[in-house]
Amino acid sequence: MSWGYAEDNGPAKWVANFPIADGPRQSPIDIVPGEASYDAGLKPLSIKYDPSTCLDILNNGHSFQVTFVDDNDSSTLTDGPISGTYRLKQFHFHWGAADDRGSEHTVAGTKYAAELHLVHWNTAYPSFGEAASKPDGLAVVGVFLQVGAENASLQRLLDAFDSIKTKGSQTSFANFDPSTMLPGCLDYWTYDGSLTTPPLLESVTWIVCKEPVSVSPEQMAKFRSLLFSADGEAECCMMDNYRPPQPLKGRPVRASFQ
Ligand SMILES: COc1ccc([C@H]2OC(=S)NC2=O)c(OC)c1
Ligand SMILES: [Zn+2]
Repeated sequence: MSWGYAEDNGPAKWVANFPIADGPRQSPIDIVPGEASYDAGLKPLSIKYDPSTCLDILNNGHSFQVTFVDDNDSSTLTDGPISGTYRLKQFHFHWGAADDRGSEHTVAGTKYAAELHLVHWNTAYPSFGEAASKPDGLAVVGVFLQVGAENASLQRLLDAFDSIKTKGSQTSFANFDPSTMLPGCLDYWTYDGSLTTPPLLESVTWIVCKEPVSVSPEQMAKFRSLLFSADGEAECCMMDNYRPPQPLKGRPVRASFQ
């Protein structure tokens, strides 16, 4: 039985095969703004994405992801809380079965309808795979999706869903600029954490944007039309693919804003 989000293989069960699930720097967390400390030394994020590095869109059975060419520094994240250059590898989302839940990070207990993860790896290491096992190997920018107005920049993703309905399906996807999904204000919280699905590696510098972006209820319904299941298997709608907040274990959470 491989890991998933159901009763019998979901987040509460992951520790059996991935003991790091109970580790010292697990993600996501509940971010309590009043307990985050403003750090004037934190730089603004420097995000430069080249739409021509966009490669394909894939249903990986846990989420859908858009993958980028990462053999050069065309799409990078620099500054913010990190040092050096991190390359964009992919982005994906987590969402709920209903609009009242779905994000992985929460803000003073508030759950958003979905959360975007833009995944970058430290070019101090030779590849994403190598970087994923290093304490400073990855940097993930998290953006909350709040139900409200339709989000035009998401529509192109949703329009590709008919081609990636089932686990393992993928299709080419070109010239998409992920920066169109970022909020206007790039104020952020940052802390040391992990991947939020197995292998739960403790290699992520988290950068969670304070400002959410919008998504319409109809767009959320489209997210839920994807399937966890593969072609020919009993259909299982892709929803509630989020890990709940994990113990902070004394970690500092810093804010880039006052
Ligand atoms: C092998 O590559 C992976 C594996 C797991 C994750 C999970 O960790 C976070 S964060 N979101 C996830 O779904 C991943 O995302 C970067 C990439
Ligand atoms: Zn994720």
